Amino acid sequence: MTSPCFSSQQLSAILAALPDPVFILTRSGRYAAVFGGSDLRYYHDGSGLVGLAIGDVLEPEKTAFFLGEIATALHGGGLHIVEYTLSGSDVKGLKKEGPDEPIWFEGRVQALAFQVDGEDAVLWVASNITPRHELETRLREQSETDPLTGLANRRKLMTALQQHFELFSRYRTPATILTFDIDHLKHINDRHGHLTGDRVITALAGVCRDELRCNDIPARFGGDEFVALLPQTDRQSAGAIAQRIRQQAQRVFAQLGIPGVEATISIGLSEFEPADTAFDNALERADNALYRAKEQGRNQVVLS
Ligand SMILES: Nc1nc2c(ncn2[C@@H]2O[C@H](COP(=O)(O)OP(=O)(O)OP(=O)(O)O)[C@@H](O)[C@H]2O)c(=O)[nH]1
Repeated sequence: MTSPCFSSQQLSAILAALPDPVFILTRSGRYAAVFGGSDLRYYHDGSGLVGLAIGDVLEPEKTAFFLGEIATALHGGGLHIVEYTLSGSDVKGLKKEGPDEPIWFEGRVQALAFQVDGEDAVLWVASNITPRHELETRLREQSETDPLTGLANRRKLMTALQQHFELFSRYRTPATILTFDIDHLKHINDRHGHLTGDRVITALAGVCRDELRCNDIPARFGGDEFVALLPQTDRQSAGAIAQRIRQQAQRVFAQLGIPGVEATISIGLSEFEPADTAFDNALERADNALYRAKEQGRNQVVLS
């Protein structure tokens, strides 16, 4: 079957009907042409950009980004794919109609085999991938979050431990690990039910949020065991923080008003050391310190 022969009028109509906007951009960042993307639920009307340069309508940092991506696509010659975010208000002079929220785009950028107005040029298809991007973000957050407490889960903590151990190995940036565990949670569960045990676990997560800094990473490691990574913190400062968490946990647990129960936590503390070959070494020391805190009577902090 031979392909149909379109008139130039029909070809123009096809280009105008392209669902996603397509830009012809020159190496210097000039909008040579804009086609398609006319559905204002997904895109702003970009037809007013033709003849302007990216630097005329975007701030310098974003301009540098787009020029860099155009150069990469021209250099590679093949299809170059890039993700970025842009809102209508980022682009000077765009008409108001169109989405209000920032849009996540997938740019599919292809070098053209001919020059446009004496310059190398690319064809840039900008697809609105906001719903997909939001879903991916939500799924990633869910996969890294403990559902009961909303804290980081073991998986996220492991990634953070690895990253901070690499920083320590390279630059000796200190970091401390606290492992803590609710004392006699089994007794609380047995006596008052699992939901009451859950309230104690959730209350401890609240203490972590209140007492730790925003760049600390508290995580529920499993069951009633929590681990917190304290970057840029030496053993001495971490010891004081651990005592504060222990005391505050005791106060907050008492406020839960569980009859006949005086809940507490035990804490083990360790820091990365030059002889460590992996973060597991420090984690194991913190675990051993926690074990000693339990053995010595609970409701205390033990430094490894
Ligand atoms: N309510 C509740 N209990 C949990 C959860 N996960 C684990 N547990 C219980 O927590 C208890 C933890 O027991 P252990 O750490 O061995 O001992 P413990 O009773 O806390 O006593 P310690 O020696 O002081 O640690 C077990 O009974 C678990 O069933 C949870 O998500 N919710």
